[in-house]
Amino acid sequence: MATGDVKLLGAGASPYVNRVQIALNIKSENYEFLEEKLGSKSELLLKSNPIRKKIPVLIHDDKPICESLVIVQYIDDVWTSGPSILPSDPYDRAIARFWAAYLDDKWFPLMKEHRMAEGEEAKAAAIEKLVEGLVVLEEAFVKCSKGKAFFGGDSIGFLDIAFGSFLGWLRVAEKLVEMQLLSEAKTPNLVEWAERFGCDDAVKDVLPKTEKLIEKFKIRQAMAKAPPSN
Ligand SMILES: N[C@@H](CCC(=O)N[C@@H](CS)C(=O)NCC(=O)O)C(=O)O
Repeated sequence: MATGDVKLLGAGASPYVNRVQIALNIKSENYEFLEEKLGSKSELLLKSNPIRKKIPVLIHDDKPICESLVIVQYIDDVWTSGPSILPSDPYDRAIARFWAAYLDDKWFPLMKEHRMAEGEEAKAAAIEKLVEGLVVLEEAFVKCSKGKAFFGGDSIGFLDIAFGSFLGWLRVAEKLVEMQLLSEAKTPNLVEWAERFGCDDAVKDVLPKTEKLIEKFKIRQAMAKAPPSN
């Protein structure tokens, strides 16, 4: 069992940071949360993640680890006495990693595409792509969960964390477009999975409330529109 000093550089509204928080909760590991302020980067962050300068960064006994999915895998490798996060079967592990990469590289960027889209037609096209992606993920859920509650089986695993961390921002998108993106009609299994995921002990105090995220979203939009100060 790992011990030592564990610090997490992050911000509560970041889905990538939420992944690490959930993984540490699954392992019942205590840690110090060092909040990064929106729009500025601390010296510690710049020193710990000089290549990407992004949160989250996990600092374990003064050693920084960057990139949320890398960190989650590190946590699973190091805190072996808690429940496993990655599947034990090598094929299932590969499949979980494949879908996690799909989420980060293909699906979540559609959220930004929708935000940046100009005009009703472009926005509607972006929403259609988001929903198509969710239908693909519904099929992945059916295959990966093998009839169980989570992608990871009976309990939350790697893919649950990778996808579930985006649920807060998905709810924000639903509010903004006034339509359900996860729906009984197209993604019935994901609707139930999202409910279960949000209620899990490792998750329920981590996932930010939709109203709070909408506030953050509005602040970011205002900052993006503000003229640069000198
Ligand atoms: N691929 C990275 C993405 C991390 C990321 O985009 N973090 C955002 C916060 S949600 C960030 O630090 N943004 C500041 C910046 O881009 O300068 C991961 O999985 O950790």
